[in-house]
Order: sequence, then structure tokens, then C-alpha cells
Amino acid sequence: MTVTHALRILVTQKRSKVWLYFTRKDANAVICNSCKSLISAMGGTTSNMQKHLATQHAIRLQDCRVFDSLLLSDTTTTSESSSSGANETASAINAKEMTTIIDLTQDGTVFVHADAMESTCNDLHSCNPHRDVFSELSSITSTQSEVLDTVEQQPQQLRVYLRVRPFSKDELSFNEDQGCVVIENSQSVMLNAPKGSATMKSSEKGIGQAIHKFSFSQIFGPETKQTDLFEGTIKSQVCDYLEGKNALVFSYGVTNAGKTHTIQGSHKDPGILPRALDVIFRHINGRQYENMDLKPYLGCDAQYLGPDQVKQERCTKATVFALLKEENEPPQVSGVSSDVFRTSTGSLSFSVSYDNTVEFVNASSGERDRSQFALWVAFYEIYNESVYDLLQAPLSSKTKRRTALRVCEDSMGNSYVRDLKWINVHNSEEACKILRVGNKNRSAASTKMNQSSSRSHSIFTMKLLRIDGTDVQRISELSLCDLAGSERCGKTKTFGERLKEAGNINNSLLILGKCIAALRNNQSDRMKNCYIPFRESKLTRLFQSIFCGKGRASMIVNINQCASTYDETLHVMKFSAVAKQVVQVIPTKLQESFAPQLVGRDGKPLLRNGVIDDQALQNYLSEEELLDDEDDNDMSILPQEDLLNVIDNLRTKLLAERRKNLVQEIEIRKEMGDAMLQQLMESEEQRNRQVAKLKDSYQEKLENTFDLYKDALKDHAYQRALERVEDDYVPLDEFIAEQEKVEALEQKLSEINQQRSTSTVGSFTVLTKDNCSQTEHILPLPVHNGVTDAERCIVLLEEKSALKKLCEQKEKLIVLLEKKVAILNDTLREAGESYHEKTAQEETLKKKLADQTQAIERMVTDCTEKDKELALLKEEFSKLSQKSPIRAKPKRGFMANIRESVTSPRTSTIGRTLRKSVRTEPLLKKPFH
Ligand SMILES: Nc1ncnc2c1ncn2[C@@H]1O[C@H](COP(=O)(O)OP(=O)(O)OP(=O)(O)O)[C@@H](O)[C@H]1O
Repeated sequence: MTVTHALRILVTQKRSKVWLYFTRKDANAVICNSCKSLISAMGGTTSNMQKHLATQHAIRLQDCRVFDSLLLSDTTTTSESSSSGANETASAINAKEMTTIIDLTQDGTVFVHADAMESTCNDLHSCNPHRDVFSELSSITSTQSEVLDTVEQQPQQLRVYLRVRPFSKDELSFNEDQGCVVIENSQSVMLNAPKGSATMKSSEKGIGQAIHKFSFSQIFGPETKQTDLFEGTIKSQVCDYLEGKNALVFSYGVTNAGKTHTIQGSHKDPGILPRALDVIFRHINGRQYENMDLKPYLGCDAQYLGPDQVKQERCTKATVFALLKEENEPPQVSGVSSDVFRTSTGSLSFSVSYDNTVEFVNASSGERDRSQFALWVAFYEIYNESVYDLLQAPLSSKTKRRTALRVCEDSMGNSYVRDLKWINVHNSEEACKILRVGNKNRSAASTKMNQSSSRSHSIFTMKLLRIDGTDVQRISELSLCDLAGSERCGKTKTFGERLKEAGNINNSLLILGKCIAALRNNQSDRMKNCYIPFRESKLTRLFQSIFCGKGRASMIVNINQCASTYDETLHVMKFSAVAKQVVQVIPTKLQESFAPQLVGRDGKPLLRNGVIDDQALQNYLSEEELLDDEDDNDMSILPQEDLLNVIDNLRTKLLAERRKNLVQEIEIRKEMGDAMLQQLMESEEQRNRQVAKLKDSYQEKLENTFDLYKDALKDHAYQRALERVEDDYVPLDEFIAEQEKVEALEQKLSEINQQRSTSTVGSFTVLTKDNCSQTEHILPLPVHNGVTDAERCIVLLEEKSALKKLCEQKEKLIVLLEKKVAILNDTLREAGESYHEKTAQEETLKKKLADQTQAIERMVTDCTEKDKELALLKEEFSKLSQKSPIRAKPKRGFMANIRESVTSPRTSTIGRTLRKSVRTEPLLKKPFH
């Protein structure tokens, strides 16, 4: 016993280590990436850290193996039957060797076999990171450990249902009914590509097929009623939920395919959500936990609330309901009309006959008397990759932005939306009110295809707490997710904000598809361990735990039969075919052991009298979590010391990052500088080339212009010539008339000649005296009676020719004379010109002469004045000489005397007098001309 006990303790320790390892495996995958970049930034320590990581990994693996062997021996000793049962199941599934997934038949039909899966229980066991979550919990209570020993795993394919929407009147009038969707039986459907669809075009080119076949868990045709759909799809999941199992339901499809109709329905014809609510409340009828002091906490735990907190909760609930009262006429904001589920009674009006279900649940539970239930609901949406609470009061101003909520994970790897409003509802009426409030806030915008299209993934989540006394025995979660339309941007004519929405919608659906495909791949090949990108979108991150075995997921694929959306529908169907191949392994009794307590690694509960134990919380979070710098982690719940550590670590990381960034920045700047220089050089070269080209082209243009001008000039000259010709032109009639005249005259002349020849010699008298004088020197006419007429005529002709010659000579003479005249004219003109020149010269000379004459006259006048002056001077001189006692000098002439008086050094009186007189006579200063 002691050995077994010791072994048990050892196993427990190992289990807790391994569990922690596996529960954080997924998170580590993401942390790893950030660590890698951090490690690379840390330079030299990289290899050491990598080694350390590798060693840690090896140790964990070793732990895992040890744990496996211990578990095996432990299980063998405690519960042999269950072990063998599990082995049988594993071998049974192992034996299920599957074949190809897609079968291309000769007639161009593609068969997608949904059961074409290769999967084993062991495989799943090895790839499921959360397989030991529950063994960890087994150490908490004795009852749980008992349950753990009988854990069974129930492999099940992901249930994928197809719902085909009926045609609307409009669609029929637009000829959308082209037999694209043919339901063969309850599980098989055939899609025929209509003419003009991309699929048909591709198949015509030999790419792909025109006919596709798909199989589903169940197909619901256009005539299916909502009640039948509920019965055939999620009813069993709801029953499981009431028994403590988690469930997730997706509605997937293109916009306007009927997703919202399926989930919510209408007032007259409610969808699966109100029907599920009805079943739940019928089940908990009379066992309602009214206190409201136990509330869901983090991922899948519960929290005790103090009286103040309870008050706060009641207040929140009232506020949310008040949002609904504010509206008089509720606007239609989502795909479902807002008057849906407005019922006056506590139960829904459509509730028909779920008594069987309720009975079934009650009978199976067997805890009718003891347990109570509390249902907490939340309604939120993922819009543009941000999570928004739909129960939040709408913003007063349109410019204000809604607060996006963070997706966090608790220590067990369960995702949850932080600060999400959870409302405790006591009946269907209240739950439906919540739904209506959320619908009001739901982001809906009209697209081309659906006037009230949902542009977000909306999720209605219900957490059911089974309470025994004041203990929460278990919590189960049911989520119904109405996915946004999977249409592509082009089809819906989306732009701007709508395009961004479409991008985000498609991205999250793509990630969902990737996760499903990766899950399937990992299951189909045990050697494969593909990374499942749960964390790449909020949607998959939130439901990661469900896909990893913590609940059952099912998908309702909605399609319409319209020819215009055929390609989109085909895409949806292909996605569904992959989804259907995912196998979920859900431990059947697992949920019972899932006590909603916060436990640390030491197994101590976190909640003590409704208050969180700090010490336990410190142990609850691992170092990895403390170091995890992801925004989404819930840091606020950490103690101050750890927060300081985190800050220190972050500071170190920040410094390293900054250093790295600086180096990168310098490198980038250098690269950019080089690139810019290169670019500048290239552009300069290009510009030079352009300039040269321009030069050439301008030159060419210039030449062309010259040619044009030349041509224009030629044309002009030609036109002028034509005009001249036109001027000289003589009309044909006139010319002919003239010719006729000439002919008539010639005829007359010949007649006259004939008459002459017959007439007498006297007729020669016609010659005038002048004529005679002109011609006598040429031809002296013989005048005598004996000359015949013929001779006369000859003579006359000779005369005529002689006259002609004479005329010609004269003409020549005239031309000669004209030439001479022309020459003479030229000479005359030249002479005239020279005459003009000479005349001009003469005038100039005359002018000059006149000027000179004037000058001479002035000189003469001056001379006369000088003479007069001289005479005066002479007189003065003679007077002076007569008065002077000095002997008069011999007469040498006046000028000689003056010269002497001027040049003599002696100052004679004459000189002085002369100068004085000169000075006193201003007239003498006049220039001498
Ligand atoms: N099974 C059905 N029977 C009758 N009418 C239906 C059915 N399914 C859908 N409809 C009608 O088709 C229209 C579009 O449906 P719904 O709004 O549910 O589409 P949706 O896929 O949710 O679109 P979106 O993604 O744009 O929100 C609605 O008027 C709805 O009443």
C-alpha cells in the first residue's frame, strides 16, 4: 500500500508537470516565435538558450514517457476493464484503414468521401495537447480520481449538416433556379455548375469539374421546418450540454444563405437558439439558482460574489434590459427581424414537445432533487478581428469607438473574453431579451446581396452552472456562432470599409479552414504534427479548446440554390467536406470531473470564501506566462512583485529590441540611401536620354515645319499661276467665233482676190500713195496693159511675201529698238539717279559755300573793326609819341614796334598803356575769325 501510495504521489507530480507542459504547448508555439526573434536579438546567448530549450524539451518528453508507463501500470492495476476497453476502441479505429478522399470519376464527377479519414485513437491521444488535463484534476478530489480511472474517449467525426434555403420570389423571377443543387438523399448532394459560372468556364477549359458530389451528416432540404432542423442537429448537443458537456455550433455559408435564420429564426418560426433555450429552461424548471452570487470566471471556472458584487450584477442586468425598453420600434439591424422572440410568457410560445428530451435529460442525470442551475449568457461579436460586447450600451456619439475586448487564456489554456458582460437569466424571455439587445448592437451593413447582411461573427454563449448547495459542481458551455458571410469581395461589390470587413471575415474563415485542415492532417498521419494556427484569428482562438476535445462541435452549412452564387456555394461545400473529416475525441465522463475550481499547481483552490488567494495565484501562473509579452494575457491579476519582474524582463527585452531596431534602422537607412542614389543616377541617365530624344524630335518637327512652309509656298505659287491662267483664259465659244470670223474674212479675202484677178489693171489704184511709197523701193510694179491676171496675182503674192518679210524685219527692228530704248531707259534712270545725287551734292556744296561766305563776311567785318581799332591806336600812339620827350625811334613798322614793346624787358609806358587799353577795351577780346 505504501509503495502504491508513493507511486501515486510520484505519478501526481509527474502528471502535473506533463499537464502544464501540454496545456502550454500551444501557447508556447506562439511564444516560441517571439522568443526566437528575441533570442536572435540577444546575439551570443542564442546557442546557449537554444541548448537550454532543447534540454528542457527532452526532459519534458522523458517525463511524459515515464508518466505514460506509470499511468499504464496504474490503470492496469486499478481498472483493467476500462483500459482494455480503450485499447479495443483504439484498435477498432486503427483497423479502419481509409482510402482516397477525392475520387475523380470518368464522367467528370468529383466524389468527396467524408468518411475517407485515417485516424486512430492513439494518434489523437498523442496529438491532443490537453489529453491529461483531467488526470491533473484527479488529484484534487477523491471523487474526481475515481471518475478519472474510468475515462473513456469517444471518437466522433465533426458533425456537418447542410441546410438548403428555398428560393425567394425575387430569385425565381431572376431565373436563379437552374438546377444547381440536387439533393440525392439525406446525406448526399450534387452540385451542377450553371452556364457562365467560373466553375463551368474552368471545366470547359479542362480545368476542374462541372459536377461535384458532397456528403454530409444530414441534409435538410428547402422544405425543412425549423423544428425538424433542431431535432436533427443540435438537440443531442443541448442534451449533452445539460449533462455537463461543452458544445459549439457554427452556422457557415455565403451571405444571404440563411445562417441567421437558422440560428435565430423569426418570431413565428424560431431558430435553433431559442429552441435550445427552451429546452434548457424546461430542464432547469423549478431548480433555478436565484442568488446570483456564483458567476462564471475566466475560461471555465466560477467565482463567488460578495453582496456588493451581486448588487452590481443585478444593476448590470437591469441596465441591459433597459436598453431594450428605450426603443419604441426596434430597428432591423441584423439578418433577423428584431421582433423575434418577443413573448409575453416565461416560456417561448413555440415550445411544442420537448418533454421527451427533458425527461431524457432528467432521467439520465438522476440529480433532480439536489442540484440547482444558474444560466449565465453573453453575446458578443468579432468584427474586423476585434471582439465587442453586444450587451454594452451603444455609444452616444457616432464618432466614439466601441471598446474592443481582449481574448485571454487561463492557466489551463482556455480562452475567454476579458471584461465580457455575463448576465444571469432566469427564463427564456430574459434570454431572448438579451438576444434582442445584442441584435440591436450587431454590426450590420447592407451589401449588394443582402440588405441586412451580418458583417461580423456573432456568438451567443451560455454557461450553465450546476450548483450543489453553495458549491459549483460543474460548468458547461454552449456557444452558437453565426458566422459572417463567406462571400468574396468582388461578388458583393465591396469597397472601403466593407472591403476591410470582407478581408477580415475571409481571413478568419480562412484560419478556421486552416485549423480544420491541420487537425485533419494531424489525425490522418500520426507522424505529422502540423502547427494548428488557432491563435491566428480571434474566432479560432476562442474555440480552440472545443476543437481540442473539450466539447463537441458541429457545423450547419447554409447554402442557397442561386446560380449567381454558385462558385461561392461550391467553395463553402469544399470547406465543409474538409471539416467533416475532422474527428473529435471527447472523453465521455470527462465533464463530470471538471470541477470549476481555480486550482494552483500545488492543488490548492484559488478561491477562499469567495476571495482570490494571492499565494495560490502566484503559483497558478507559470514563468512563461509572466514572461509572455503578448498583449492578450491578463496581467492585471498578477501580484505586484511579479509585475515588477515582468517589467524588468520587459525592460531588458525592450533594450535589446531597441538596440536591434537601431542597427536595423542604420542598415535600412544605408540601404535606402544607396538605393536612392542608384535611383537618382538612373533617373538622371533617363532624363538625359529623354532630353536627347526631345532634341531629336524637335529637330524633326522643325524640319517638317520647314517642309510644310515650302509646300505651302509652292501651293501658293501654283494658285497664283492658276489665277493668272484664269485671267488670260478665253472662253471656247469666243475663240470659235473669232476663228469663224477669221475664216470668213479669209474667204472674203480669197473672193476679193478672185474678183481682183478678173478685174482691170485699174484696180491697182487701190494702193494708196503711201503704200506705193513704202513698196516702190522693194518692187517696182510694171504697169502696162499686156500683163495677165495670173501674173498680177503672182506679183501681188510676191508683194505680199515681200511685205511680210518687211514686216518681220520691222518687227525685229522694233524689238531691237525696244531693247535699245530699254537700255536707254536704264541709262536715263541711272543718269537721273546720278543727277539726283549730283544735285544733292551741289546743294550741300552750296550750303557749305553759303556758310563760308557768311564766315568770310564776318571776318571782313572783324577786319574792318580791327582796322578801325588800329587806326585809333595809331592815333593814340602818334599822340603819345608827340607828347613823349623820348626820341622817336626810327620807323620800323607798326607790328615790329608792338613786338618790341611786348618782348622788351623794360616796362615802357607804351606797353603798359597798350595792355591797359587792351584790358579796358573788352571788344578787342573777341576771337579773331
Ligand atoms: N429556410 C428558410 N426558409 C425561408 N426563408 C429563409 C430560409 N433561410 C433564409 N431565409 C430568408 O432568407 C433571407 C436571408 O437569410 P439570412 O439573413 O438568415 O441570411 P444570412 O446567411 O444570415 O446572411 P448574412 O450572412 O448576410 O447575415 C432572410 O430574409 C430569411 O428570412
